[in-house]
Amino acid sequence: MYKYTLCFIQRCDEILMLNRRSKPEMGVWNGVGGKLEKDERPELGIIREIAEETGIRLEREQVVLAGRITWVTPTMKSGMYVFLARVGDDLDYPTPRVTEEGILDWKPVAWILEPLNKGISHKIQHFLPPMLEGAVYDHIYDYDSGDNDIGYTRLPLGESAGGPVRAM
Ligand SMILES: Nc1nc2c([nH]c(=O)n2[C@H]2C[C@H](O)[C@@H](COP(=O)(O)OP(=O)(O)OP(=O)(O)O)O2)c(=O)[nH]1
Repeated sequence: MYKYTLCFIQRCDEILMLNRRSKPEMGVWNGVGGKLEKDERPELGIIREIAEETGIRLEREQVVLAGRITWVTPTMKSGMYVFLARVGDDLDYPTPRVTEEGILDWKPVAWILEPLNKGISHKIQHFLPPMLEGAVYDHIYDYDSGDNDIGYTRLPLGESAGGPVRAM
């Protein structure tokens, strides 16, 4: 059900963003990531995707699970694991750079979260702030058959008790 991964690679107050040249999420800035291979563990899948899409080779301990995004429609449930990777400011990775996937560029966190910014992937401005504060949730977005937002719930990841926390 959770077939995708997404990672925000943070260097000081900037995040390495990808403007994808193909669907899904074409033409908007998003983290890097991709589809998990069969039986691949999410932490290994995201390290592979980061290497493929950016050339940056990260260690397991640099990549931290920051939550999960779940999309629920009347006919399907799907989602992605979201990771944060904090890298040192000594990481020499000049941008912008054009790759097969699109354009990579370091973007200030403040720019990403700027309320009027329309160039950012859907929902990032909603789920990224708690992640940056270290709050690890399953963020569950509900859609109706016409793809309209109809609800949001978040559950602490890894906690079985407590029930859903309504947060919007
Ligand atoms: N499928 C899907 N992916 C999404 C959505 N929102 C979002 O941020 N993503 C992310 C998850 C992945 O990082 C990326 C899509 O992954 P993909 O597997 O289709 O693209 P890819 O070409 O990088 O994959 P791959 O062939 O390299 O494995 O976009 C969405 O609504 N649907």
